[in-house]
Amino acid sequence: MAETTEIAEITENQDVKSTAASEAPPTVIVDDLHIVYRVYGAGGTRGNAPAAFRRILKRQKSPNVREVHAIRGISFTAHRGESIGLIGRNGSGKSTLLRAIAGLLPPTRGAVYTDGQPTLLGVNAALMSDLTGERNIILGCLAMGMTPAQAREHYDDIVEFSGLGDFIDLPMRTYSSGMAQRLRFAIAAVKSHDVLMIDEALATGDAEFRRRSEERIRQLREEAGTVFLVSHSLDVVTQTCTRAIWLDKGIIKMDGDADTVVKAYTKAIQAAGARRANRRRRQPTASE
Ligand SMILES: Nc1ncnc2c1ncn2[C@@H]1O[C@H](COP(=O)(O)OP(=O)(O)OP(=O)(O)O)[C@@H](O)[C@H]1O
Repeated sequence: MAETTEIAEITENQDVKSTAASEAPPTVIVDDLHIVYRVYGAGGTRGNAPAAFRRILKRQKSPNVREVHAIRGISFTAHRGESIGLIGRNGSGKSTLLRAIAGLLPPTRGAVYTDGQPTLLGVNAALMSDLTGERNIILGCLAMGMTPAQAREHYDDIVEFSGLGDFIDLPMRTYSSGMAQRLRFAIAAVKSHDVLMIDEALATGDAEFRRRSEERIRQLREEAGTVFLVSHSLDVVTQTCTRAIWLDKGIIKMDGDADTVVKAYTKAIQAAGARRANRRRRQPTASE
């Protein structure tokens, strides 16, 4: 049965594979995880009510449902103090894996065990576009479990970290996507997290903001949390992460120290590029 559970609930001798040679206590255990999306209305005819009713009676699937098997049996263990970069091509399953660890997507098969509350900081983090940056800071702090007094205490630090200046008084819908992302990161980063997950947050900031974010991620790691970072910027991964997991079509292609995995991934991309170029060269053109 699929589940998302606290680590304390699993028995000590459970057989869960880990490639990280870490002695630190585990914070996240992903055990043979499968995530299947069901896409309704995917092609075909729209059908009609009697046909749908017959299908329900016969317990048949709708012919218009397509299944996307995004994560195909992933297992790993993350430890306290690790900063793990998730890398891989578009559609390889990075965001899906983060959302599953955050408990936002129920496993179709397998399980995710977490120690403490994971926080997902992503493009869709729940801030309100009609509210000002100022109101959103308070909202975000309360959503992370702070009291109103604690939220007020952290307010100035968040504004300063975000670097938004006077924009903080304007509604968030007036922000560029980079500015909104900076605010989200600034809110999430003010607190120590057991497990902090960042989906491409650093890609949108300018160089100075990126430097501050990288520094903060290092501190968060030192504060004994675990950080997951999805990024297409391989430089950010090697500079910020101690470990990298390379996903390919929903499975783990490689898991190890960040430099080694990024090097192998870069080599594979270059080799694939060279193969494509060769194929193009071998294809006769219309004029030949
Ligand atoms: N809500 C959804 N419904 C159906 N399929 C989805 C959904 N979200 C993602 N997918 C599919 O799941 C697979 C993995 O997607 P995911 O977004 O996790 O990949 P990713 O590695 O984060 O990609 P990118 O680097 O482009 O952000 C893809 O085939 C994608 O089409």
